[in-house]
Amino acid sequence: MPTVLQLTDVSVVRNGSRIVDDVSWTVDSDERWVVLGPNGAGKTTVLQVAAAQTHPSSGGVEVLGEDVGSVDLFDLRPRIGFASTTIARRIPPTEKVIDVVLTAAYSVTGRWNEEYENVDVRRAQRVLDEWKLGHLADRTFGGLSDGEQKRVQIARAVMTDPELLLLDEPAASLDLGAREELLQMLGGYASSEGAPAIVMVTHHVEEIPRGFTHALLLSHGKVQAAGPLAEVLTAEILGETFGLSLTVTETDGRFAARAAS
Ligand SMILES: Nc1ncnc2c1ncn2[C@@H]1O[C@H](COP(=O)(O)OP(=O)(O)OP(=O)(O)O)[C@@H](O)[C@H]1O
Repeated sequence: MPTVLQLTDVSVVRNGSRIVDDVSWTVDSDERWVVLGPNGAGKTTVLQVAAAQTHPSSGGVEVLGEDVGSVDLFDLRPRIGFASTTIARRIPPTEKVIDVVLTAAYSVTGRWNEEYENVDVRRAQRVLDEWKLGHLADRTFGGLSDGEQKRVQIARAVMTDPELLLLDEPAASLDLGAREELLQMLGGYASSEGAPAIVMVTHHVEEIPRGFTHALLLSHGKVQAAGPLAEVLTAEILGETFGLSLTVTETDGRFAARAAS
């Protein structure tokens, strides 16, 4: 399978701190990764490097076969779907839901006077339908529930039919029902034919959708472990990563962790 993301000895230094420390990591096109680790571990920074939004202080980054240091980022970025709260904050609350998704085709947030092709409008509507948002197309983004807003962000990220989909904490702040609905949809999407490679950052093993295949565990900017879920999500490795003694269970493709008694 072709490699879609390759980080080689990547470090990111901010204000003298090495917040990502010598990370090497490879994602192939048929893999769906979850990135786990405690607060401040460097998960979001690694995702921003993968999204070609942040340049590393040292090391090499190849995304979709392109060297991020030398490729034209305006050509590369539309091939990457990226959903994060930072992007969501840029969306005007008064923006219509259909436009939030549609503007992804033009790599902007906030519709101005652009003329959109009918084919893009039809695709945006189809993507909204796929994420069970079709009935909300004419509502404003700011008027949606948290769960609906999260799904709109993902719909926006997949609008350009990306070859790599990056999701930063898509289930954060959702209630149980909204979380489970989102995880079910993400799991279905991850397992569907033609799905792109996916990397999802989360704090909780309970938020790993079915259909995900691999995990990258980070702690203090360093890789603690990387590999297939069954090999990496053990009580020992997760416990080391989070710095406490844990019990980890897996039931029917879903994981759960709690402090060991
Ligand atoms: N511009 C910056 N200057 C200094 N420190 C920074 C900067 N940006 C991020 N950091 C620090 O780098 C560390 C890693 O941040 P990052 O957001 O990547 O971690 P994270 O694992 O996603 O954290 P969380 O789980 O809390 O969202 C944090 O300690 C953060 O405070």
